[in-house]
Amino acid sequence: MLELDELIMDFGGFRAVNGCSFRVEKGSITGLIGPNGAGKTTLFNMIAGALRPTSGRIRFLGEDVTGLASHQLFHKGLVRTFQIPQEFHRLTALENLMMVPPSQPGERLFANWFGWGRVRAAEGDVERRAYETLEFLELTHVAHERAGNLSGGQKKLLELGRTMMTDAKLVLLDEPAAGVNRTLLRKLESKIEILNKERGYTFILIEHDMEMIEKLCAPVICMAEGTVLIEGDFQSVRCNPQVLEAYLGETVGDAA
Ligand SMILES: Nc1ncnc2c1ncn2[C@@H]1O[C@H](COP(=O)(O)OP(=O)(O)OP(=O)(O)O)[C@@H](O)[C@H]1O
Repeated sequence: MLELDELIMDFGGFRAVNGCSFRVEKGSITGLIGPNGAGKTTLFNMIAGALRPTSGRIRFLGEDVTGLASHQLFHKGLVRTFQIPQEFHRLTALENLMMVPPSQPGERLFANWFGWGRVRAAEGDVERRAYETLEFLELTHVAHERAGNLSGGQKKLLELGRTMMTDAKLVLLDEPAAGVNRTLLRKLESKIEILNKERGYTFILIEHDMEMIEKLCAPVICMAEGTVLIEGDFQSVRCNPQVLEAYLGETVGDAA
């Protein structure tokens, strides 16, 4: 589904990503781990079109998408969520979902041709889909609550919900577990699993929470100093001496 070929990202004289290559298979939940500063977010920014790589190629569904902007990738089904949820604070949870633009650029144009009756019907469809999404995420009780008042975990679920309002094929999740309490974390994990297994979403997940990585991800890719150290199943990555050295015995060592 996604192929990265020798991606490099320089910030001035500093090389944050240094020749990164890997493939993401359709239907997988690929975990991207690595110590702070390894280059994971920078890599996400390149894949999602927020940063143009200094060099290297990105192919998505067989098409060279290197350097395409985020909105162009969004319309192709590549969607990214953020470490810090980017909800509209003053809008309700429901409105936040309804704000997500349609996946296909033609949809709006067609809606205009249909006339007002059809536009209203289309809006009704969006509202129905938003309610279904809230129900799936077990957030119906906060549908009319301002998003700014939701808990950290509810905001993460809402962020996931916004990807469900599109016809996303590949979803990039940036630290979904950060700031989420244990109960909501289990819920978030189960929703990601259902979206993957039953609805066919492919995920790449940056995460420092090794429990979540172990539970959800195969394969796991470990980055350090801007490059891929190792790729494999969680156990083999966890026990790899280079990985343990990269973490200096912190997170992965503790999880092991
Ligand atoms: N816009 C930028 N300008 C200069 N340096 C940057 C920029 N963005 C990131 N970096 C540097 O690139 C390196 C990789 O950062 P990045 O945020 O990609 O790492 P990360 O693996 O996501 O870390 P973390 O797990 O802490 O989020 C870091 O040394 C960071 O300081």
